[in-house]
Amino acid sequence: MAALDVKNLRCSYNGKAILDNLSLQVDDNEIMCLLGASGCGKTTLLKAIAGLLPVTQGEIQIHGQPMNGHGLAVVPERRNIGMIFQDYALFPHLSVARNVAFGLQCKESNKAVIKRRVAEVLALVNLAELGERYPHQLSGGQQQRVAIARAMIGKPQLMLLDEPFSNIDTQVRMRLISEIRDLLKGQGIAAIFVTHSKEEAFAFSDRLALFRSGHIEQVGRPQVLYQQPENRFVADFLGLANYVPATVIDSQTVLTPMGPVASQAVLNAAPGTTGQLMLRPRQIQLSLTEQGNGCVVEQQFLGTHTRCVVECQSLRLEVSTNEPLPAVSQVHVKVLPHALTFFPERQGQRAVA
Ligand SMILES: Nc1ncnc2c1ncn2[C@@H]1O[C@H](COP(=O)(O)OP(=O)(O)OP(=O)(O)O)[C@@H](O)[C@H]1O
Repeated sequence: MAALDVKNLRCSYNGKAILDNLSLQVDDNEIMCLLGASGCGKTTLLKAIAGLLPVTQGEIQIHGQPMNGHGLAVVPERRNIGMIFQDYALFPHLSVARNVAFGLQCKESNKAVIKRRVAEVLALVNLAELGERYPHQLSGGQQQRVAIARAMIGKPQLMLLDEPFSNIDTQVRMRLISEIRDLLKGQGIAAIFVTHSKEEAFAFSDRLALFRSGHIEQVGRPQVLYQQPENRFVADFLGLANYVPATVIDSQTVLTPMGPVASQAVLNAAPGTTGQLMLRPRQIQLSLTEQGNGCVVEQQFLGTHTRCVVECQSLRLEVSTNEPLPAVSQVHVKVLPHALTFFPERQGQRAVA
């Protein structure tokens, strides 16, 4: 059974539709990321799922239970949802332990049970020793862990996280992302996570839904969206891409100004179709040779990789290399073997089987 099933959802503010006919499924124990530019409706969807915003049209089911429709509107506290926000939303005058206990107080009155459960969840988020501290005595990462413990104490079926890592120092962000991911997976909790950072989305999610003006452009595994985007909006949102003019020669080959390029998967475009071949900077390989078909005209050393700009025939290509190359190098430009992403002319749609 899906942890969340949203069907044909419509949500409006002052009569203006923000989400229109939006559908999304999240599987059991799955982490889904809602990624998109500011104002595209990600938080609006979270609020509708949490029951904080009325739904104009459509259905929301959590673990098979309808939350709305036919006069039904399940209140937020009965949806068995945990929520985590960007600003942690901790009570400054309560200790860590009492902040965490707050998440259980409306469900449980037995003080011994609450105390035991607080200790359990604080241990889960590695804060067992800090229960007596106050929020201002903690780092941003520790405060976010308290917020997570508070959200988890009621054993939610679904966790909603709204930009939970935005205020966390970049040095600790990736570590916290991986810790929280392990925690959710370990506890078997499905989660929906909102961000506008593609790096966070890639690192945290099992699948991601890329939003654009209130609808979803594409949903799938991060690697699939990055390597096989369905259109240029998705391709460009997720990272730098080169577009090379190309004509389909046969079911697995296109002809480009660099010569024929073979695909590891069948192209879904007929021979003779013209369009653009999308190449990520890492899908191009450069080898130094005086007889090369390209010339490196610009380079930037960026630590983990070097950004090279290569002129090849009429093309200007962005390429990532592990090491810097000698200045003004002559290189052979080769497309690394992969399933090509080809956008036929006009449609702007991907044509990979
Ligand atoms: N209470 C409100 N009343 C009227 N319009 C609103 C309200 N809240 C949000 N909006 C509008 O709804 C649209 C979607 O907002 P939403 O907060 O869902 O975007 P978002 O994708 O989460 O953006 P961000 O990444 O900046 O948080 C925006 O145009 C916003 O201005």
